[in-house]
Amino acid sequence: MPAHAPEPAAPTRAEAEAEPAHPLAREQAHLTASRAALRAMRADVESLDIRDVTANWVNAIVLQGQIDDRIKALADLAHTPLFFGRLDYLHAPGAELAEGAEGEMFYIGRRHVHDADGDPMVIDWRAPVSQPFYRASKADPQDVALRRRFGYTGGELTAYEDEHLSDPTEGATVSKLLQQEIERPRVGPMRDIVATIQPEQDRLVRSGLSGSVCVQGGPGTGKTAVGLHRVAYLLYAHRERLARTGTLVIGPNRSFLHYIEQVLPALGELEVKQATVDDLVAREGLEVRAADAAETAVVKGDARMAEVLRRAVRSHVSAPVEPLMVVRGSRRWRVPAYELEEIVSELLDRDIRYGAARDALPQRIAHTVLVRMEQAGEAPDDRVQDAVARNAAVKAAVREIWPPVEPAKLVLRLLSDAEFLAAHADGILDDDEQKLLLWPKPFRSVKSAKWTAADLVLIDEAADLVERTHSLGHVVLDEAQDLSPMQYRAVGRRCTTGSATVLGDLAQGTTPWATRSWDEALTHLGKPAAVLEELTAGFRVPREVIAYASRLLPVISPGLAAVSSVRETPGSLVVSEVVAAELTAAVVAACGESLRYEGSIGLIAADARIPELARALETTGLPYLAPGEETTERARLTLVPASLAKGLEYDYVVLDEPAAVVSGEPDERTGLRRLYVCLTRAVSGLHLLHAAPLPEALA
Ligand SMILES: Nc1ncnc2c1ncn2[C@@H]1O[C@H](COP(=O)(O)OP(=O)(O)OP(=O)(O)O)[C@@H](O)[C@H]1O
Repeated sequence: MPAHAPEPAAPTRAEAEAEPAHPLAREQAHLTASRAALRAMRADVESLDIRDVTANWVNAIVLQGQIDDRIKALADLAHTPLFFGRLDYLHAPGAELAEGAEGEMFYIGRRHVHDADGDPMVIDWRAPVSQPFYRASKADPQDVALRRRFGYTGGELTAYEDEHLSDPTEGATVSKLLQQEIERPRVGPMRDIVATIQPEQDRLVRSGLSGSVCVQGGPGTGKTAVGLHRVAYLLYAHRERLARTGTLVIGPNRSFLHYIEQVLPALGELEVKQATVDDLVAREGLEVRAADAAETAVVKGDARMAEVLRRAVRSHVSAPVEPLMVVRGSRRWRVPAYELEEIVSELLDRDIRYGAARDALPQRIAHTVLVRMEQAGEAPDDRVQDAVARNAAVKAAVREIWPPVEPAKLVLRLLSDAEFLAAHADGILDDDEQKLLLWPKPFRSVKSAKWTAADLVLIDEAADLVERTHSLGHVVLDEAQDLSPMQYRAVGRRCTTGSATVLGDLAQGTTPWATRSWDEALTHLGKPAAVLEELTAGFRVPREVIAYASRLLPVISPGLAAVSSVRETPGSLVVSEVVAAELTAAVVAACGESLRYEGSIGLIAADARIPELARALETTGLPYLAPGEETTERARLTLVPASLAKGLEYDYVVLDEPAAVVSGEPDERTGLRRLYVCLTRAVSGLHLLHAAPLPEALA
């Protein structure tokens, strides 16, 4: 693949301008023209006068909001290339594929741009005609004669790289622009990969909305990137449907969400919500004010809790013992207890939500009364049935038979009342498990209880038993390996009528309830038919570093394949042993050293080591950020507690005392998994410093 810059073949800007026939100059001219076209599109929208078309001010506000969004979406961002690729087809693609575009040459970019005649100048990367840009290969050229990738320097088009896919004499090569793009120093939040999505990633990005997908992939294989681009793709392909039903990206914590929050807006998608699982199950008035011991959290997160809760909710229904007497005018209608019982057991058998059944009960009873009236020769209509359903005696009977259930109160009782718990956990949880659940000292009220994160998940489950949870059109679940079965259920009920993209790495599971198998996880999620895919090419971590980290795999996740890095960066791994008394100073010095390079630096250390390192950085006068805070040219060093490192990345990582990272976790396997996460955050270099012996697998 001939790369046309910064090789000598590329003309200088002056040369290119003097000789417009040079391909680079022609491409630059197309960029200039496309930018002008985009500005014109924006000016068109800005000049819209809605006074004539809207009948009332509510419509006007809605319409103006849409126009403002459109203007925002049409902004020409100076540092985001308007197009990054070109495809020359051998034949003009079919009308359906080209979506109105004529001709055989297409510029591929972040968004669609057309000229004054409506002819496309840039095609959206998500359009069908763009797909071969990501998928075509020498083996399968997909009717593409030329694929051209563009390189930019500070918003200027400065290079291009060609592949003549249909030319059998040209050999396949690795893209330098891809390599450069990955190694471009990281400043600021996570960025999109729209110019360089790889074929195996593209297949996931463009897989249909109806099916759910689960992606197992080692560190840096692009799972998060794939998930976010998939959302952008689905919004493009199913805009109206998803606008109605909604999409949601779920991540492990705030700093992670903050890190990824700019990716979708950069792709023109401003509406996608982000949340942690804790956010999903948050309830007004209930705060998380305590943490569970690991063994308690494991029981609370166990899927068997769902059955305990189901039984507990349904236990509120009591068998009617008294007949019901309904007085209407001068007549009295009697419904015997056995008939009420039939209605109740029929509703229970139908297994509808507790609340829905409760709402249906008065009408069922009223219907029975109506039948009696008809048998007595009356001709009651629907209004009579409604009136009977609202009759005081009927209401009283319903309260008695099918009382309202308040989810938080129900869980409060399960965790405080040993007898109540035993009655519903019998045959499901053993005595020890029940003991783990019970509060040592029961709380009196929902308000005063010290709820934990796992308790709120239980309350969420109970709430869903009472009333169906609203389901979205698509949910992306990142770092999914860390969820408990009950958390999977909480996520699953938010996409019962939609689909899910589940992303994770079993080797990075660091919770005591981390999932052991994707099949299990998907079953809890309610998507057992989801397709399981694997990503194995690593983009973040250089070969030397990933090979070192992968020595832990046989211990932490036997059978899982190591990531094969696409990047050879000699000298990217440095391991230094120092004496204990000098560790902190050496680590701070290593940070200073790394700051000599461009890009972001992460100092990752066991949570317990953070205060000491923070003091040392302050004493040395090295300013530092907290994870999730945006790096800038001036503040490039982030001090990262090991517990928050997951999902993040830095150009250079200084890793403090691996043994402390391992011993910071409740057991060795979790500790080594945490270490594996920390070892795999670096893009260009990892400097590991230790005073204590390294874990055996790394020594
Ligand atoms: N096709 C690609 N082109 C350029 N960069 C890529 C590509 N795929 C992934 N990357 C980059 O590799 C890095 C890792 O990607 P990402 O964070 O999505 O990986 P991950 O699998 O979610 O990792 P982890 O398991 O550590 O969370 C990111 O900087 C991402 O932009």
